[in-house]
Amino acid sequence: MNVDLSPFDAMILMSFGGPEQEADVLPFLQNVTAGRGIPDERLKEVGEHYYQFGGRSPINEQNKSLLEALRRELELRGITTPLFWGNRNWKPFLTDAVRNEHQRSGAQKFLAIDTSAYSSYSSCRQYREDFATAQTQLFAEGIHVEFDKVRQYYNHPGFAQAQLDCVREALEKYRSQAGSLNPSAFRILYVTHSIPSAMQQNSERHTNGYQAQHEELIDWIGTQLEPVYGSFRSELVYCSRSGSPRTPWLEPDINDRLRELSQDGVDGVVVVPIGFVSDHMEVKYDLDTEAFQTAKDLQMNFVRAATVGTHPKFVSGLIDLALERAAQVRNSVERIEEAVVIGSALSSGSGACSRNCCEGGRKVPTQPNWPTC
Ligand SMILES: CC1=C(CCC(=O)O)c2cc3nc(cc4[nH]c(cc5[nH]c(cc1n2)c(C)c5CCC(=O)O)c(CCC(=O)O)c4C)C(CCC(=O)O)=C3C
Ligand SMILES: [Fe+2]
Repeated sequence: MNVDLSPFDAMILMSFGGPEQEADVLPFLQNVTAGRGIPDERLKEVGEHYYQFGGRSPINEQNKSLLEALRRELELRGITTPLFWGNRNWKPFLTDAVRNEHQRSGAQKFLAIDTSAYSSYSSCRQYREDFATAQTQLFAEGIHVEFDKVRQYYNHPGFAQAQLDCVREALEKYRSQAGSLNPSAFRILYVTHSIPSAMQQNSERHTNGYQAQHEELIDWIGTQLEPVYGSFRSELVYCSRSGSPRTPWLEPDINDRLRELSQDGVDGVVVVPIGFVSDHMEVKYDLDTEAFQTAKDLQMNFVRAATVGTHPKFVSGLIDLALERAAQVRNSVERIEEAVVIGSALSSGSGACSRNCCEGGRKVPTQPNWPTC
């Protein structure tokens, strides 16, 4: 098996970051929203979600577990490239983590595995902007580093298979809780983070786009379930809208949709947080707390599927993605055989995603800039 991660000297698990205690909540939210025009009202509201959980987001513990699982997988495969952890919005910050690793081992070329499966500014390009910022900051200190990252992996077999297992498990849980899986009275609601419609449009310029990527994976899961379960009605819905109410975002919101479905005679849902790789605050608050309550008020059954978390297929898929990226870079090609479960020509995309992906109006530097396209 190919276990060569060259030319990369080190790997980073790159994530969003979250507060650890009450005192972190405001500075964290300020980092997240710097210069983005999120109304104060919304910030106060989101702050409350964190305070309800003692000011502590679940995301950091989740990332620590993923880091450990990835390290075990590397060890199993005999890969000695070091792996560490850096965030966009909270400690350990990317720049600090990279500086440490550079000072420890002299590493210069870093490959990031990020915790976002789909294309959009927030989930892809912004990570590349973070790399450019870190590169500039460290350059000023006399440290030369370069970054790259794995492609968006919504259609990679590791992520897709792990996601499928989570849905199957939730269907079984629903069956035992509700007594049956009556297809006419029941829906699978796949949930992802809402984004502004403009961000959706930008995501479509160089990839098949945020929404279509979710839909492809949902269709694929449907075809996998069919032989055992027959066909279910499933839908993509959204959570965690923010921004000004006047700005259009992707809809419907899960709570609105639950109310409509209840009126149509649907008496239960399996909620699959397909847009989140682990139990983030959105999952704990927007789904397990808020949407759960909405369903309860409507007297609907509600089962929430697990997130992929540290599912072995997901973990091993992430290492496959890192190896795939290293092979592409060694061969100076943007697309060599990307393992996918869904066959659209536009589906795979480290190439499509590497330079211009998901850009909006602002011209902000990103890392890397492919010389070839
Ligand atoms: C697509 C997407 C993902 C999924 C991809 C990925 O995982 O990367 C994601 C993840 C996350 N978003 C998170 C938290 C927040 N996101 C915010 C704001 C926003 N998110 C957006 C999009 C996304 N966000 C957008 C378009 C905004 C508007 C402002 C802006 O353009 O930036 C705000 C500000 C307040 C608010 O507006 O809600 C907060 C606090 C956390 C941490 C949770 C925890 O602590 O467990 C995580 C993992
Ligand atoms: Fe977010």
